[in-house]
Amino acid sequence: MSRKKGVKGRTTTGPSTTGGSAGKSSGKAGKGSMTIGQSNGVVHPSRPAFSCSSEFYDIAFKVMLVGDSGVGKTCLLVRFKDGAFLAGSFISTVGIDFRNKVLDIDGVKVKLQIWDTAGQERFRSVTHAYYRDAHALLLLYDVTNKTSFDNTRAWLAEIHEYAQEDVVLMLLGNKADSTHERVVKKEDGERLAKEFGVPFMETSARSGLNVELAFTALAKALRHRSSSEADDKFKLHDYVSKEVKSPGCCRS
Ligand SMILES: Nc1nc2c(ncn2[C@@H]2O[C@H](COP(=O)(O)OP(=O)(O)OP(=O)(O)O)[C@@H](O)[C@H]2O)c(=O)[nH]1
Repeated sequence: MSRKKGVKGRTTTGPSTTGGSAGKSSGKAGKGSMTIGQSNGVVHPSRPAFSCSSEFYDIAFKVMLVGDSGVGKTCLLVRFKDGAFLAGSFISTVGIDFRNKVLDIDGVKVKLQIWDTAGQERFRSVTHAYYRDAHALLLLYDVTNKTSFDNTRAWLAEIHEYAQEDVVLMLLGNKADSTHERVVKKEDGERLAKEFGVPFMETSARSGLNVELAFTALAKALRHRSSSEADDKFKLHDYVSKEVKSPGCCRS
């Protein structure tokens, strides 16, 4: 696999009206492309707002993608945002980058501002600064890379140290399409997730397996948590167990 260091994604979607970047020499922290109508990351249903892409939303949340370099964080985000797979040479993320996507969750427009972090150790201090604002985290490992799986324990320790106590967290075993290169069994992922009490699913940015589901599940959990209805008892674990598809099952 060829690895180039550089700013990722510029040849595909690039930071535009729906995304931004930080951690580069400009140190802009995405300010120029932040959304309108946002307050402490959450916009309440009583205050309809719109993003720079002119897409209306009722409530907004910040989601962070974390995990070792090369596990597929950027590809997962590009698959979710644009429905495409970033094949070809691997370009590591520098610092941090974000994209927005608005989902319709039970009639409520939920905007996810998704932060794609650099997995490389040298950018760790940049990533730490963003944890505290995240409402949800997707922790990825690569099913073809045992080290990335083993490192999830260290990532979880880091999450516990820097993220909010009530952050919504999910573990994803990515590259589930790579049947021949697989070294981490699905059961191993399930066992680890159970040990840490977090929902789990395998995904594939290449085939699209469970990508929409992973983000939708987070959006549902966050939207229901912010709901004032007393009988709103959405259970992320139950939802994921019911909806999840296995690699041999279907494509998306
Ligand atoms: N087969 C397969 N390859 C994938 C998948 N997701 C990503 N890849 C490949 O894995 C490599 C790394 O993907 P990235 O999305 O750049 O990884 P990353 O986690 O963002 O890496 P950093 O930016 O360094 O943190 C690329 O060559 C991708 O094409 C997947 O679901 N299946």
